[in-house]
Order: sequence, then C-alpha cells, then structure tokens
Amino acid sequence: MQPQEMYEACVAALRKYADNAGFTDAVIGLSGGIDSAVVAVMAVDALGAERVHGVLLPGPYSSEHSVEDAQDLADNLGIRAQTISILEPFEAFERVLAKPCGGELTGLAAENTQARCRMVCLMALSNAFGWMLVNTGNKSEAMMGYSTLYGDTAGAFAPMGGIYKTDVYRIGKWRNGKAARDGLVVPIPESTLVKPPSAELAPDQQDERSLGIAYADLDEILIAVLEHGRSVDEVVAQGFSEDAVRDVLATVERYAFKRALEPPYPSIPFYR
Ligand SMILES: Nc1ncnc2c1ncn2[C@@H]1O[C@H](COP(=O)(O)OP(=O)(O)OC[C@H]2O[C@@H]([n+]3cccc(C(=O)O)c3)[C@H](O)[C@@H]2O)[C@@H](O)[C@H]1O
Ligand SMILES: Nc1ncnc2c1ncn2[C@@H]1O[C@H](COP(=O)(O)OP(=O)(O)OP(=O)(O)O)[C@@H](O)[C@H]1O
Repeated sequence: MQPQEMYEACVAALRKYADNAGFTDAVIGLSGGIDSAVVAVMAVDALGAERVHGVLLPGPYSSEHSVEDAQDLADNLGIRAQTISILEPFEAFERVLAKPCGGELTGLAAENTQARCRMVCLMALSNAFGWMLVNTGNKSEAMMGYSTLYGDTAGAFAPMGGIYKTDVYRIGKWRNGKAARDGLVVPIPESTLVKPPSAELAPDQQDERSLGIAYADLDEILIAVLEHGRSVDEVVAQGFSEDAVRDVLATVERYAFKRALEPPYPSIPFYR
C-alpha cells in the first residue's frame, strides 16, 4: 500500500472507532517524536482541530527540542495544547518506591514509572472531560515489546498499530508534502522527521541502540516473516545474519503477552 492509502485508512478507522464508542474529542500525549506527531495529524483529519487536545508531559530526560517540536506541531495543527510536568509525581514515586524497590528507584522500574506517570495524567483528562485517549504505538514497537505495559500502551484505539515504523516516517512525509502542495501549513516539524527516535526515559536513550537493530532492518525482517510468510532461510538470503533474524523472532514471541494487552487497531491488510 502507498502512504496515502495507509494514511487515509488509519484516519477512517480512527473516526469510525470514535463514532462507534460515542467520543467526539480525543486526547493525545505529544512528545515531539514522530509517532505522536503522525497520530495527532490523523486525529485532526478524523475529528477536526477543535476536538483534539494535545498534552506535553515533559519529564526528567525530555530534551528542549522535544518540547519545542511538540509545541510547533500543536501550533501548526491549530490544536489546543497544555503542558503538565511529570517531574513532581515522578519524584514522589522515586521517594515512596525507593525502599520497596531495594533502596533506589533505578533502571527499568524508573524508566517505566515515567511512562506510567504520563498515562495517569492523560487518563485523568479522559475521565474529567470524556476525551478518548488515542494510543500512538506502531507495529514495529508492538512486535518487539518496545513500550511500557500500562504506560504508553494505554489508550482506546491505536490508529497506527498496524503500520511499521519506517512507514510511519513515509506517511508523515507524504502528509507534509500534501499540505505543502495544497498551500496549507505543513504540520510535522522537520526536526521531528530527522532526529533519531528516542523514548527519552533515560539519558541519551535512542530506540535503535536499545533495540540493537536499525528500524530499516528490523522492519524488513518483520515484514518478510510476518506479512509475507518467508522462512528464516529466505530472510537470511535477503542479506541478514541468521542470528539477527532468530533474535528478532524470539523477541516477537517473548512479547506476545504485551500485545494481548494493547488497544485495538485497524484490521486492514496494509502489507498484502
Ligand atoms: N508472560 C507474561 N505475561 C504477563 N505479564 C508479563 C509476562 N512477562 C512479563 N510480564 C510483565 O511485564 C513486565 C515488563 O513489561 P514492561 O513493564 O513494559 O517493561 P519491559 O518490556 O521490560 O521494558 C519496556 C521497554 O520499552 C522501552 N520503552 C518504553 C516506553 C516507550 C518506548 C518507545 O519509545 O516506544 C520504549 C523502555 O525504555 C524499556 O526498555 C514485567 O515486569 C512483568 O510484570
Ligand atoms: N514528553 C512527553 N510528552 C507527552 N507525551 C509523551 C512524552 N513522552 C512520551 N509521550 C507519549 O508516549 C508515547 C510513546 O513515546 P515514544 O517516545 O515511544 O513515542 P514518540 O516520541 O511519539 O515517537 P518516537 O518513538 O519517534 O520517539 C508518545 O507517542 C506520546 O504519546
């Protein structure tokens, strides 16, 4: 499927889900990253700018450029955006969880607590105003379990849940190009499109370093096996090491439990 067809299918699925569930408005955490940027544009196209509520939730490792990119996106889209710092709640959790967690809240527990603080804030807004929390996950992350259970896996619907990360970029670029061709404001800031993706849950964290593989390679392996039914040998013949392919497939299997707890997403054969 070409980016335009993918994009329009995701927008239509989001609109339909919200209508069926009786939601008029949506709330989205805006991180300055590509995933939340593309999902926010989809939500505006599905529901209208006045019905999309952005929330910037900076934490201890949020970079200045992320906050700027998130604000620029909101301005370009003409949506209301507010900032809720997670520093205070996170510090409170660091204090109260230090002793129970062995003396200090560190490592994975500290990283994931930040994502869960964000979820609590977003769900409070959902409860207060009846806004649907839109999940920003993509299929590459879901397959690799690269998300925080009960954190950024929250949300009613994941419009991009069936789209691999490399296509998230293609879709975003296509949507920006369409705006430019139509003489409209280009929604996604250039720096969101070019910076290396990062969860910003630890200092200098980058997705591809944490995953141990570049998204371009990861997606090629995932699409070959999961979408086109290729065998390990066939994928190795495409130019990947057998270890790399087997590692990816073992991770996919290990994280089936997390996918079972993630929101629904469009059931569209994007890759057939
Ligand atoms: N079989 C099973 N059935 C049911 N539950 C099972 C389970 N195995 C583990 N669990 C539970 O799952 C927990 C582990 O899951 P979880 O807490 O999510 O933690 P985990 O999967 O270990 O780590 C999440 C990773 O995703 C990264 N992340 C987070 C947020 C956003 C992004 C991003 O950029 O997209 C990336 C984060 O930096 C971290 O490296 C275990 O502590 C256990 O409670
Ligand atoms: N600082 C933040 N402010 C608001 N929402 C956030 C913040 N950090 C994370 N989130 C929410 O959690 C989601 C997952 O974070 P993640 O870092 O994986 O995504 P992203 O930043 O949109 O994209 P990328 O993976 O390219 O960095 C985001 O899409 C966003 O909805």
